[in-house]
Amino acid sequence: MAAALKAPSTFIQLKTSGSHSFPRFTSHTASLSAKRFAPMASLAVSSSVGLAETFSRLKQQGKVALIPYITAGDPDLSTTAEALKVLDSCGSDIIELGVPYSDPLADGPVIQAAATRSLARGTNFNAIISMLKEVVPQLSCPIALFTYYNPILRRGVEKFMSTISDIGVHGLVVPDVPLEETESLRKEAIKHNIELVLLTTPTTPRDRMKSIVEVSEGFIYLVSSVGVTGARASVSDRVQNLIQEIKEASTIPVAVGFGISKPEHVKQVAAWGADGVIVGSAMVKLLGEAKSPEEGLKELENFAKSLKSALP
Ligand SMILES: O=P(O)(O)OC[C@@H](O)[C@@H](O)c1c[nH]c2ccccc12
Repeated sequence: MAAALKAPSTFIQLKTSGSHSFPRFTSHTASLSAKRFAPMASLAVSSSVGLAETFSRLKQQGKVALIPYITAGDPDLSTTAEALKVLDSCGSDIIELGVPYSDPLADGPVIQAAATRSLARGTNFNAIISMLKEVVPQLSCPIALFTYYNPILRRGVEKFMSTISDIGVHGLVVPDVPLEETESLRKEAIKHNIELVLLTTPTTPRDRMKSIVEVSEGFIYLVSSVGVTGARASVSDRVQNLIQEIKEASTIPVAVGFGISKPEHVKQVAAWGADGVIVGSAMVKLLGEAKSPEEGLKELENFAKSLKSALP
C-alpha cells in the first residue's frame, strides 16, 4: 500500500470559470429552520441544505464544521443507518459516507479492514442506496458520499449521479479521478445538483492547487499529510501554511482530513483557520472493533460529542 495520495497528478486540474457552489434551491431561512426544528434524529427532517450552504451558515455563527467519515456496511448496514442518525444528532455538520471498495488505494489499515469486512458481508451499492433512501429523510445534516472512481464508472456517470441525487445525497468525494475523466464527472454532478469535492495535498504544487480550488464544489478537502488515511499522533505544522495558501487563493471553505483523531487535533486545526475537520479512521475503528454494534454506537456518540465540544 504505497503512499497513494503523494502524487498530485491524481488530482484534478481542470480550469473553468464559474462559482464554487451550486447549492440546492433552498432559501437560507428554510435551511436555518430545518436545523433548528430538528432536535431528534427520529423525526423526518430531511435536509435539503447542501455542503456550501452548510459552511456559509456555520461561518455566520463563527463555527467550524465537524465532518465524520464512516464506511457503509461495517459492521452491517443497519448499524450504519443507526450510526448516521447518532452522528447527526450529536452535532455533525456533514457526514462523509464511504462506499466500500476492494482496492482502496488511499486508505490505511483501519479503513481497508472496514471495507473488507463490509464487502465480505455482501454490502453492495444498491443496498447502500436502499438504506440511504430510508435514512436520509431522517437526517438534518447533508451526506457526502465517498467512493473510488471504479464503482461510478461501472454504473455510468450519469446514472450514478442521478441515483445519488434522487435519494438526497448532496456531495461526492472521489479521491482517484483521472484528469481526463474529470470533466464528464463534473458536468453530470452539476446537472444533478451534486457538489463534487476535490482534494489537494501537501505535495500539490501551488498553481495546481489554485486550479483545484477553483473548480471544487462545497468545500476543498485539504489532505493534511502525504500517505494513506489513519490516525496519527499529531497534525503537521505545515497544515497551517497550507490553509493560509488556500485562503489566499480562494474563498472556498477548507476542511482538513487525514490523521485527525483527537479533540486536541480538531482544536488545533480550527485554531489554524480551517472551516471544517474530517475524522475518519478513529470513528471507523470504534464501530469496527466494538464488542457489539450497540457498544460501537455508544462509543461513536461519546467520541463525536468530545470532538464537537472541542470545536468553536
Ligand atoms: O481516516 P482519517 O485519517 O481520519 O482521514 C479521513 C478519511 O478517513 C476520509 O475522508 C477518507 C476515507 N478514505 C479516504 C481516501 C482518500 C481521501 C480521504 C478518505
